[in-house]
Amino acid sequence: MATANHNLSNYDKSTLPNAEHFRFGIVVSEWNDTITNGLFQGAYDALIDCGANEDNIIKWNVPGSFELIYGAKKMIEHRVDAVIAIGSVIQGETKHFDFVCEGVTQGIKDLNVISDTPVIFCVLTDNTMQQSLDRSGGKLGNKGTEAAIAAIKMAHLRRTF
Ligand SMILES: Nc1c(NC[C@H](O)[C@H](O)[C@H](O)CO)[nH]c(=O)[nH]c1=O
Ligand SMILES: CC(=O)[C@@H](O)COP(=O)(O)O
Repeated sequence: MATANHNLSNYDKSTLPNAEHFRFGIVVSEWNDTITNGLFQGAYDALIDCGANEDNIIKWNVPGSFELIYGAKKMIEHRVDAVIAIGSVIQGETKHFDFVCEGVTQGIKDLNVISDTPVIFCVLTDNTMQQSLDRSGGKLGNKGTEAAIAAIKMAHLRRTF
């Protein structure tokens, strides 16, 4: 398994663009907020560590991961260089998991196609709460950190080309 016992969230900021002049929007789902708050903290801490100014980080909450699509669309209108969409979808008893995951995946993909602002997909789609805990600041790192690094790289690409 790709992530078995590997923390994939380490980064070398000397290899990254400085984020001091970038504006970031972070849209956070309130479903499974223990997980999404951990993802947000990882993302926020990484952005600050890489030079971002706290005044240039806008955070909005939305009810669930499906609302990340609309929230990110509205965030794009606030002149940010990149948006990070943070959610945690955990399998329940029914197929609702499949539809939420597919819907938010396709919706965020569509925003990357139709808008000029990169939207980073930071939505955990896990079978269990433990899998989510492991990936939001646990033994397998923090996908929020990884999303922040992706946001910095894409913000730089957007400004450069
Ligand atoms: N079950 C989870 C949901 N479900 C709610 C949807 O995201 C959406 O808010 C609702 O269908 C109304 O449009 N959302 C999550 O983020 N995580 C879940 O595990
Ligand atoms: C991903 C979901 O919407 C899921 O948590 C809802 O649970 P259930 O499928 O048992 O209704």
